[in-house]
Amino acid sequence: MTTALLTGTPSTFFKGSPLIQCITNEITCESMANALLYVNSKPIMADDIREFPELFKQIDGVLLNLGQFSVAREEQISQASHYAKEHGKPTVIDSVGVSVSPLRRKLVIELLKNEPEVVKGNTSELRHLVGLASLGRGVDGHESDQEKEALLELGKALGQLQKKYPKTTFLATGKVDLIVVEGSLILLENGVPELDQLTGTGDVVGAIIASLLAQGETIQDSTVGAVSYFNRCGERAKEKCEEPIGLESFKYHLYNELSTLYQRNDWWTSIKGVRYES
Ligand SMILES: Nc1ncnc2c1ncn2[C@@H]1O[C@H](COP(=O)(O)OP(=O)(O)O)[C@@H](O)[C@H]1O
Ligand SMILES: Cc1ncsc1CCOP(=O)(O)O
Ligand SMILES: [Mg+2]
Repeated sequence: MTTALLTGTPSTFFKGSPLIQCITNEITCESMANALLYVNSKPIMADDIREFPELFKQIDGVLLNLGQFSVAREEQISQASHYAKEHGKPTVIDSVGVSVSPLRRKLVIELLKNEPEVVKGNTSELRHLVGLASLGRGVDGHESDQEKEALLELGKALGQLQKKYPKTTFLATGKVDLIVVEGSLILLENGVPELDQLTGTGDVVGAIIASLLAQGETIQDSTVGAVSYFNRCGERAKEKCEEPIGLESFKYHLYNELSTLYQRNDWWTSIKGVRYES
């Protein structure tokens, strides 16, 4: 199973020390910076566009998160996407809250023209992005959008979108995570429901994808690797909690796992998922 899901050598994941430029939201910014440090990466959250010409020569990967939208943030994200393209830096777009207003969807569609490696969001966000009915509220996904039929409908729609933007991989997160990569579909099944109850879990997954891309892993390995690593950390964190599970304890164990699990040379053996060829 894992040979089909990960094509490279997972023992090398998280062993580089890439510098990741993140333009993100104030709510989860610190969690994201810590999560990157915990997986051996270096975060920088630099959002003054006057620095971009110099900065983008130095960084290894880019994470652009739409969580807190503003006139200034829109300009920062657009400029960052432009410089990432110019300097060939792998880029992840997190379409957080894309259904909040048409402004966010318009920006994501515009950013697709710069061929980002990955566009992600929770399942409800990606349903909205492709024009399907979505029950997401604010930045949170809805369980109904994650049911099997809704997920397959989304997989088909993302497959169509990928025909227009073939260089971009799409990731929809939730109970089951869906990846559309090079016309093929991957479903991943690790994780625990508590991950949906902490803010910033999707944001952190986006940053870890950027980190793996920046270390030279393929788009498929970076996406599968980041989601599955994070979700395995969630599973192990839950095992360490007493019932009933206090979410602060869960969070404590989750971030401890993030900083330690990759050091074990077998973390990937418990990845659950399947890849359907196109
Ligand atoms: N019900 C669930 N069961 C297992 N894993 C989940 C569940 N909900 C979310 N996750 C995992 O938590 C992470 C964040 O996903 P999600 O909550 O969809 O993103 P966001 O925080 O952007 O809304 C992903 O790795 C996803 O697989
Ligand atoms: C609560 C909130 N509001 C704007 S961004 C944000 C955090 C979203 O984090 P995630 O996408 O990981 O749920
Ligand atoms: Mg999100």
